[in-house]
Amino acid sequence: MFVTSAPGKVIIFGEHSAVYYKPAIAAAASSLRSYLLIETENITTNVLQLSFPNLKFQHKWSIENLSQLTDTHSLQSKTLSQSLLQTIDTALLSDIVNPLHKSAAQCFLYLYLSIIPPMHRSSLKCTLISTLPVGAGLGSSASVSVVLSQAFLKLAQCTLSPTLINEWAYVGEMVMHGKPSGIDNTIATYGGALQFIKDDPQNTKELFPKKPIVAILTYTRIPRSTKTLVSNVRVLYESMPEIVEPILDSMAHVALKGGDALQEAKLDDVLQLVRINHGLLVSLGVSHPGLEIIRNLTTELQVGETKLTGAGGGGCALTFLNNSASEQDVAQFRDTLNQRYDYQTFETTLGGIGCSLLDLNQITNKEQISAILDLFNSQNASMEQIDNNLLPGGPADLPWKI
Ligand SMILES: Nc1ncnc2c1ncn2[C@@H]1O[C@H](COP(=O)(O)OP(=O)(O)O)[C@@H](O)[C@H]1O
Ligand SMILES: C[C@@](O)(CCOP(=O)(O)O)CC(=O)O
Ligand SMILES: [Mg+2]
Repeated sequence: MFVTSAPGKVIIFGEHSAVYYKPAIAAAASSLRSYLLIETENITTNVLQLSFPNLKFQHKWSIENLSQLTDTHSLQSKTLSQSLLQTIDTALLSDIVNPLHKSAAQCFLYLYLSIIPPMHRSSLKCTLISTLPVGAGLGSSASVSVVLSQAFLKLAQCTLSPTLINEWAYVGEMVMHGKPSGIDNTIATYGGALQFIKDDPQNTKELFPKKPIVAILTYTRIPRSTKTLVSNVRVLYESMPEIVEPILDSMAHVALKGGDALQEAKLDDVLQLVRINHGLLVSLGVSHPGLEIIRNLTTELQVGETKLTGAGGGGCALTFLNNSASEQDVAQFRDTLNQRYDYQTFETTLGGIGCSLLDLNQITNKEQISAILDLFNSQNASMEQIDNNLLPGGPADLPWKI
């Protein structure tokens, strides 16, 4: 039995422009994570079981059926095979109608069938719990792709390396989104803070901010689809390239300057650039009145600057506080968002631990193991319970391998 874990991410500068090969800055939201429990013993034989309690979704497939369907596996091929995707859809997922269930199961089966060769396919139960809001712009899909890739590579007896995990997680992201930039899976794998350029590892580099980056994340609970928003921007780009290209170039300058400002802890510059980046995103049509509420309240209470983060259209906003924001101001800001609008706010330190692995056989304390298993078996474990019992570097002090 083992658990894999990976964080969500916050794009600080350059969402959407990242898809067009422009530099972007992102950091791990390392306390908001997905955790995948892998059980291979004392479970139903010759069955692959999936349990995603956050989505209230469970499913089972006979391993024999799966192997008949795809008797060859494509461990070498880290590109998206439309024919495998089609086979999965028609033969294994035709009974699933909920779109969230469908995309999660597609990603799960695609990675399972591609990574684990038939000789290593035996009875398996996979249970995934997460403290990340689903579909909110904090990279839950990438975090899920990373924990699945890491676990399946281990079951396939591959030597685990961050490069390999990240490559497969990108395939998982392609299953969910088509052609993403790859920034989310890269952060979920490596953790920390990065300046990222799509398909350009030479110019993707780690950032070392002088001061820890503390920010407030606000989840509007407004659902949206990354895939749709990215494709709306594509349509705009293709219809007015002479206008959209300079906006994307401007976002690239914002990201490069913003990365430097974060490293040098130049808060005034960071705040200006957050405001500019949000304005550019508004011009691309990816904001939402519910996000503007947060931005307007930040201005009204003069606590700092806010931008949308992730694909926008709902989901989450990121707020950096200015030095003059008092504790009362910040409390008023958060209380108003929580109480008047039913938004959820988190104070988060950005950066920290990327993907990690916990071998439950190494834990000798039986009570600790049963507390961990209870979290996966419960349908509604709270964020606090998960953090207390599982968070890498958290109070339970577990032997996570990074
Ligand atoms: N806790 C979870 N359990 C199972 N699947 C999840 C979970 N969280 C996210 N997902 C998958 O990720 C998808 C959301 O991804 P996406 O729209 O890109 O939003 P995000 O900004 O959170 O990455 C969901 O439809 C689901 O397939
Ligand atoms: C809009 C985009 O820049 C980020 C999307 O992030 P999320 O799925 O909303 O967490 C797309 C991408 O980088 O592939
Ligand atoms: Mg995503």
